[in-house]
This record gives sequence, C-alpha cells and structure tokens, in this order.
Amino acid sequence: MSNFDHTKYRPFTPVRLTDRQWPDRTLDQAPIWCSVDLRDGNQALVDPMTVAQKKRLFALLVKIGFKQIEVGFPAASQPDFDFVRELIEENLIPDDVTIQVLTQAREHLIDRTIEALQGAKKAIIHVYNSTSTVQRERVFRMSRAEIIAIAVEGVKMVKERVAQHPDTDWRLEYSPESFTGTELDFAVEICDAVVQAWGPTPEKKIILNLPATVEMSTPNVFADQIEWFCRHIQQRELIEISLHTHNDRGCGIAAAELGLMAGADRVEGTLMGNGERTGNMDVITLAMNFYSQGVDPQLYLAEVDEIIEVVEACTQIPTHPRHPYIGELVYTAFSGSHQDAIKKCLSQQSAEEGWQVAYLPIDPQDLGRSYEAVIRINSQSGKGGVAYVLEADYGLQLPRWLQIEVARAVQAKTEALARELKREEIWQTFAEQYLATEQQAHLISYKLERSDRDQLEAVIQHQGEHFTLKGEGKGALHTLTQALSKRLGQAIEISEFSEHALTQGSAAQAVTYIQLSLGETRFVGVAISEDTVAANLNAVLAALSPALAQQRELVAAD
Ligand SMILES: CC(=O)SCCNC(=O)CCNC(=O)[C@H](O)C(C)(C)COP(=O)(O)OP(=O)(O)OC[C@H]1O[C@@H](n2cnc3c(N)ncnc32)[C@H](O)[C@@H]1OP(=O)(O)O
Ligand SMILES: CC(C)C(=O)C(=O)O
Repeated sequence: MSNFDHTKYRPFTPVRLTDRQWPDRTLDQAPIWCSVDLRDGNQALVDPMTVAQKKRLFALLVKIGFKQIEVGFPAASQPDFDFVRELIEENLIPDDVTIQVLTQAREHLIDRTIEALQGAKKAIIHVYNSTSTVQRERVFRMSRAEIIAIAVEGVKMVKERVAQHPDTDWRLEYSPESFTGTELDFAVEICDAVVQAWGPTPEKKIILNLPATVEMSTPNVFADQIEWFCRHIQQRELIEISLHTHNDRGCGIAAAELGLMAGADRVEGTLMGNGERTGNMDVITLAMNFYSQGVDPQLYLAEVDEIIEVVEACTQIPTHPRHPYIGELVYTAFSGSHQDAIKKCLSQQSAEEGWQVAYLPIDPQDLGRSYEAVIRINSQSGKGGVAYVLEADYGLQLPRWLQIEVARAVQAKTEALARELKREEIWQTFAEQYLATEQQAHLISYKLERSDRDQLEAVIQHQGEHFTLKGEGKGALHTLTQALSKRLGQAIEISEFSEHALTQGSAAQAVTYIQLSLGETRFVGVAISEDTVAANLNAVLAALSPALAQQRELVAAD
C-alpha cells in the first residue's frame, strides 16, 4: 500500500494584502549581498569544511566581491572557532569586508562567539531563534511572550558584551527563524522588541533577516509577507531588511527576487545554492539574473571555472551540467532549430548593439565560455549546427544546398552510432564524402590561356592513371566542362556554384562548392586548392569522378 496521500497536507494561508505594491516594481539595482556558504552551506555538508577549505572558499568569496560574509557558527565547533580566529589573527579580512557569525540566543554560545571575534575590525553578530507556530508549540513549547523573551534576552546579552570591545565595529542581525511559518503580526512584534532592545541608529542600522527557512508557499505569497512586514515594522528607517530563502519548492531564487521587489534591501545565499535540504538561494543565479537585465550585479563572476573548481573542492558537491548560467551544458544546443537560430543570430550580432541571440540569454564569453561548446551535434541536430561547426572550426561556409546534404550524412552517422559526433568526426564525415582526393579525379597541372575563347590544357590523375584534357570556352570552368562533356558524351550543366577564401595570408587557400548535372544525373563536388582556378576545376573533376570511373569501366568491358 502506498502512503502517497495528499490529503494529509494543508494549503498555505495567503496574506491579506489587497493593495500590494510589489507586482508593479522592477529590479534595477543589486541588493546588499551576504554569502552564507561558510555557515549555512557548511552546516549542510556530509563532511563539514576543514579550516583550510574554509580559507580557500573565503578567499574566493572575497575575490567575487562579497562585502559581508557569514564565516561560521564559531560556538558550534572547534574548526569553526579556529577558522574565525585565523581569519582575524592572520589578517585575512580585507578592510571593506565584514565577517558575520551565527549564534543561538543562549549565554554560553554568545560568550564563545564574542571570544572568537576578539580583535576583529568589524563584525556582524547574527542571533536567531525560531518563531513559527509549530516550533513554538511543538519544539520549544513556549508562549509568544516566552519566545520574545529568548530573543530580547539574547540581544541584550550581545549588546552588553560587545560594549566591552569598543575597538570592533559591531552590528547586529536578528533572524526570526522559520519566518515563513510565523504569523506576521508575531514576526513584527518580536522584531520590534529586538530593535527596541538593540537600539540601532541611522548610521548603523540593525539587520532584520526574514528567512524562508522552509519554503512553504508560492513566491508571490512570500513577497506579500515581506511587503506586509515592511509596512508594519516600526522604525523602518533604522532597519535593513534581509532575505534568506531556501529552495524546498524549487523557487528560492524567485522568492528572493519577489521579496526584493516587496521592499527587502539585502539577500543571503550561497554559491550554486548549496545549503540545507534542497539548498539555499543560489547567489550566482540571482546575480546573473540582474546581469542579464543590464543591471550591474556588483559581484564579479567572470571566472566561473575557478568558482566551480573551488566550490566543488570545498563542498564535495558536483555541479549539475544544467545549472543556470554556469553548468557545462547550458550554452550547448543539440537541437536543429536552436542551432539554426543561434548560428543566424551570432553571425549578425555586432559589438555595438545589445545582445540579441535567440536561445542564449547571455553571451557565454562573459563567463569565460567559448562558442565552441555552444553547438554540439547528435541525432537531434540539423543543418545549421553542422554548418556552424564546419565554419567555426574549419572555415567552410557551406552553401545552403550543400548544408542539407552534409547534415543528412552526419545525421545518418549519429543515428548509426547512437551518440553525439565530436567536431573532428563531423569534419571526417564531410572530408570522406567530398574531399577523398585520392579516389577522385584531380589536376596534376593545367595551363589556361586567356583570349576571346580561353584555352585549357589540363593533366588529370584518376584512379592511378593520367590523361590530358583540352577544352575551349569562356572562363576556366566552361573550358573544362566542354572538354569533359566531349569525353563523357553528354551535356554538363552547372546548377549551383560558390567559392570563398579559406585562410588568410601566405597559406591562403580557396574552396569551391559545385553542383552540376550530367544528362539527368546530379553530382556534387567540393575542392580546396591553393588558387581559385584550381579549386574550381578540381571541384568539377571531383563531382564528375563517379561518371569518369563508370566510363572507364565501360571502355574496359568493351
Ligand atoms: C535554520 C538554521 O539553519 S539555524 C542554524 C542551525 N545551525 C546549527 O545548528 C549548526 C550548529 N549547531 C550546533 O553545533 C549545536 O546545535 C550547538 C552547538 C549550537 C548547540 O548544541 P546543543 O546545545 O547540544 O544542541 P541544540 O542545538 O540541539 O540545543 C537545543 C536547545 O537549545 C534551544 N535552542 C535552540 N535554538 C535556540 C536559539 N536559537 N536560541 C535559544 N535557544 C535555542 C532549544 O530549545 C533546546 O533547548 P533544551 O535543551 O532546553 O530543549
Ligand atoms: C539562521 C537562519 C537565518 C537560517 O539559516 C534559516 O532560517 O534558514
């Protein structure tokens, strides 16, 4: 018997807010960021970070540009305590960075926390206690007044102790933990009491952090909670409202975005969303969401491969290949219509205009990713992708009619192999079909005399034999097709022709693509040669090689 029974759950009660303002706001400025990788991220790991790993991650967070970094829960474990001490004693904290530490509102933990922070230039003490109905009733078994007393007593203890260390620039953050499960009037009541107990100033505001400790509703309801709170809290001008969302319903980033629209000033999160259960709000994604809207995220994320390497080394959590913005596959298109659109847009994108490339929300190069990874070829791919690879890697600008034909050959191969084709394999498929010069007829030498009627004399090699062709006509191609037409006994008509230079400079080469018919039969030829005339002539010879071979067989049979 399955226990899968939705009736044991209750819907979340929405907030009564009929005149909400947040839906009409837009996000046009980055929030104050606070990384909680070293605390919330760390407390969720199978093996919490060592001091050395924490130092490495801290250095990365500084490099990315975080100005507030929650470095741990120093009263919780010796490594967390030691790490904070080393940061301070080894002078590893830049002047413009403030470290933050978390503590429960309990005296011995607060004392140990203050001890860890001795000598810090600046610090934020983050005090929390759970305020939700279920925690009050079932975990703490306390009344609202008793829960308020825990918070207020804790804050008073902190206030008293920090006063004894005036050389440190102290700030307080308070979190009504499990805010999303807390009645809004009670969240406001307890926070008002904390603000009152701490006594913030306009210069040194208190941080009230409103966590979606567990994400319990759709993000619009969370935004209503934030807007309601911001409207009802007293002394709003002395308060920085912070968000700390989790991802239980998969909407941690959306909730943070709507929460900012609803009035929050600050956001806590982790790189790539590491954190309790389904994780914390992913700072990289939120910051890149700002970036992709033309807003400076105030975080430097260009060196994404270094970020991934350090985070993976410190958390032992691999990065999902489809992780927003930074996953290995997020700029890769396998499917034909996506490849076609990307190829067309990239070829028209100029440096002066804003980014306008279908299927690529941002330019992969901004994050140190090359376009090489953008288009990869499997059985879902179309001509645009194949053409893109041949152009990007080998300089071939296949004409449309040839793209279709080459894509068919590539698809047949991907289907037969049931896997992606590597870029070299795509070239191989193309080369085997069109550039197998040893089997194809090709020029050994030629002489072209230009006059009213151009004269061509060409020495050809085909299947181990040499023969000479002489022709007359208008232009090199015409002279050769005249000669071949005589040899093969049928008219030759060129239906498609295009050519372009392949490489620049001294090693310049030309490529010709040709489609012609001999009687009723259609042939395709491609040739790469050092000069354009030779490329043109060789393309015709390549195209007609099967007909020349067939003729030789007939002659031999006679
Ligand atoms: C949502 C969050 O992420 S909150 C942060 C959570 N992070 C962590 O817990 C990681 C680090 N924590 C730890 O290592 C340990 O919990 C310690 C060292 C802080 C405390 O250890 P212990 O005292 O052994 O255990 P524990 O945390 O279970 O303490 C529970 C007791 O503290 C009380 N308590 C829990 N949270 C708080 C709080 N924020 N403020 C005051 N009292 C609290 C509980 O009511 C309970 O009281 P009881 O013993 O009278 O029943
Ligand atoms: C301590 C608080 C902010 C927390 O981590 C949470 O509620 O998730």
